[in-house]
Amino acid sequence: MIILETRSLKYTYPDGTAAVQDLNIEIKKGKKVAFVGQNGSGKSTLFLLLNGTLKPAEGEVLFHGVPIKYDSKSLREIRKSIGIVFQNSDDQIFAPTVYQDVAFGPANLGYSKERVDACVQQALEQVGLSRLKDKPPHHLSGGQKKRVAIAGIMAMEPEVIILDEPLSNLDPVGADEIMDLLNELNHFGSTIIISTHDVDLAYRWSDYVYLMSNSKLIGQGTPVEVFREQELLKKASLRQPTTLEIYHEIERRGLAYGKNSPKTIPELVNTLKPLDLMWVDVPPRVREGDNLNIGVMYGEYATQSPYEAINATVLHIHPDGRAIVELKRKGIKAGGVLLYDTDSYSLPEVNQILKDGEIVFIGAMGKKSKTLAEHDGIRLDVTSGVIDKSILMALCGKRCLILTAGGMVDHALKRIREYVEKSGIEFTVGVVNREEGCKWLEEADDSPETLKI
Ligand SMILES: Nc1ncnc2c1ncn2[C@@H]1O[C@H](COP(=O)(O)OP(=O)(O)OP(=O)(O)O)[C@@H](O)[C@H]1O
Repeated sequence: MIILETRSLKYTYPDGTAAVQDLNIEIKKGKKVAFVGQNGSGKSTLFLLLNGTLKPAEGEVLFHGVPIKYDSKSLREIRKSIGIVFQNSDDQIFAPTVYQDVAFGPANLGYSKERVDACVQQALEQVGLSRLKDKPPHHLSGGQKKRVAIAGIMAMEPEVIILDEPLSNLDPVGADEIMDLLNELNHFGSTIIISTHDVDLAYRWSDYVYLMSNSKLIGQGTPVEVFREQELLKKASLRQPTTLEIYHEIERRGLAYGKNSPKTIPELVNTLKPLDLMWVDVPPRVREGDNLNIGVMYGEYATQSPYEAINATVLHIHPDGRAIVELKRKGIKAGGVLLYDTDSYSLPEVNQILKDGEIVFIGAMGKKSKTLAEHDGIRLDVTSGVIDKSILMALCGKRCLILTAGGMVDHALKRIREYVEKSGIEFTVGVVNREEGCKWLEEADDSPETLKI
């Protein structure tokens, strides 16, 4: 379903600058969309047109198929449904305290005092600023101001959230946290639109990409479609995403396995061609054609964990008892990722899982889970890029625990499952504290004989 649409949209600033020309876009509900283009290509102007802040010179903007009207009542309705976080937070923040600033939107919508309070508390908690609620916003750092601006929009619970360069001014961990938050909002149904110069972010994060150059749209499609067009990227003064660049180098050297366009580091790792053939010692009862799971020894792990084995087929057995086996990536039984839903959190339970589950790597996603871990002295190995790092750890045979809550549990589960499906590399995935309690999903199936080499 199309939620936001423009038809032949055109805008010219009073000084004659044609900032947006003949722009036609269709944004589907519930999608994550990125507008990418060099400085001055018209992204911010377009965003201001999308929620009625600017009125087009020609063409129209449609929300749910209905053209936007520009009388003050209609505009108030539109701005409630389409929230914008500006590039420069100082353009957005003006109240004497952080709390009042975030409360401004919901109070203006006529919400009761209790509802305003609940919206503000929740938004501040999600962006990790509850403890600064009484501070004057102009005493905050650039990144903190950005979070206040985001909280102010989130508190109004808009259907569409537009963020102009959402990560400018944020440190890398803060940036990952904001992207986690946007993923969570998207998981619960919000359509998220961002502008960015960061091709790596647009490639990895978005469902759909629009490329802008000189006030016009010059390309659109899925990230894979858009970012493989070198000429188009050059025209927009952009470069290829790093993951794709590395992949093409691997491919050029004949080291790539299968044809794909990896988006994340685990996917990139998975494209490396495996060793195909190997000599191993086999016990007398093994026959040619048998399938074996061969335990792989890497360092300390090999002596401790029973989990990793590469599926192999015995091709030939030499009279001295050694055999040539063909290794297959499918069926690697690596480590596992356990997701702990901190909505029903108990420290003794977490400690028990850490002990019984042989967990060697712990991550947390979302402010709430990080704060809980910090408060209870749970050692966190990773707090940003948690899903990808856990997948990489699981691939090395480690068992990981991710503390997270709400929609991020499902988001993480989906990402990990997608990886398992796409790569054919199995590892166990589990969720604790959902209705079924603690459960390792997709637990190891009947494994053939396991050998150590
Ligand atoms: N208030 C204004 N008056 C006149 N021209 C403007 C105004 N604001 C922006 N422009 C011009 O409109 C064009 C599009 O600017 P816009 O800010 O929309 O681009 P952008 O893609 O968001 O750029 P950036 O990536 O640098 O934020 C530019 O040529 C810019 O100089």
